[in-house]
Amino acid sequence: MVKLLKVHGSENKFFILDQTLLDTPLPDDELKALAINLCKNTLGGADGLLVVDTSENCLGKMRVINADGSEAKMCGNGLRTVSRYLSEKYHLNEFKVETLEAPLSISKAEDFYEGVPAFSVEIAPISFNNTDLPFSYQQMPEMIDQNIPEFLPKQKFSAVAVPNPHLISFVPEINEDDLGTLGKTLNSTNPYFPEGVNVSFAKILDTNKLFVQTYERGVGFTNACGTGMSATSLIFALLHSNGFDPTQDISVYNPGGMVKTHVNLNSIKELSELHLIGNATFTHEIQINEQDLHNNDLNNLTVTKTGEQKNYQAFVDSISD
Ligand SMILES: N[C@@H](CCC[C@H](N)C(=O)O)C(=O)O
Repeated sequence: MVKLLKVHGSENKFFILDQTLLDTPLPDDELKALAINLCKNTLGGADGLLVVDTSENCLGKMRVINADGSEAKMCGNGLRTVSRYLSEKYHLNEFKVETLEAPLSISKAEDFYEGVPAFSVEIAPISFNNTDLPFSYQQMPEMIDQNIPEFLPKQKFSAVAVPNPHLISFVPEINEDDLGTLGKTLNSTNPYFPEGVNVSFAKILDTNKLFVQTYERGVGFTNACGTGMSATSLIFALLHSNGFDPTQDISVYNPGGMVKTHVNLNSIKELSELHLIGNATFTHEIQINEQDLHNNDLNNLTVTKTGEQKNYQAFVDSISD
């Protein structure tokens, strides 16, 4: 039998599959089919499958398969949960995890609340070069706080890769209909983002306090997007210097809870440092036969609840007071 985990970071839900535990690791076509099936049907569904593999220079490697089977370069909320998994597996609190574009530094953080373990993960590399997203608009090399009337006439947009692609707009009030329509359009065949984009609308609540909502590529509306909240914090620090205190973390509220980010701005903005700190909650342990995994047959799962969700809910209740 093989153990899968159902986990979340700010209610951005995933399954974790440790390929190193299998006699025969799943090839990419099987991983893709499994991700689609797990995310659609199992235990209320999820936004993606996080695949743990061996790494030559890091404690482990994380791959991210979105709910639609596409592969992403990074996942901030997911990385916190994979970090907790590796931390408990190898009894280490500081280490690196290999991701598709970079080895990233991890450290165990103070619990967010009683029974709510938290991790701090580096978000990198950063690029504002539109070709890295990829994004094409009037041959502009980068897009920071610009009007794009074709998207929404009254809003300004910024684009950044961390390294997955993000389009960010600060608004006085979040209009979910606009976010959904724009997110769907830019993740269907379109002339601007040939590989799609994660779209976030953000509202400034106070000094170092934001609310961010994201329409994710390969997923749709999500409770929270870790790279989206990190990218939004970076743009916030760049654009709103009077609302940003660089000595403090930023609290980023989202429909699934709250995370903290830390932005160290560099005069070369691509060299700025970004960290995402938040919960890494395991909700279910699932036993599955390895052959069933290969056959994408999810009919004979043995599921045990971990009991951690009530602690996370208490944390959410404490921040809503
Ligand atoms: N939820 C994630 C991002 C997952 C990948 C994204 N959907 C993409 O395709 O880039 C996060 O927490 O960062």
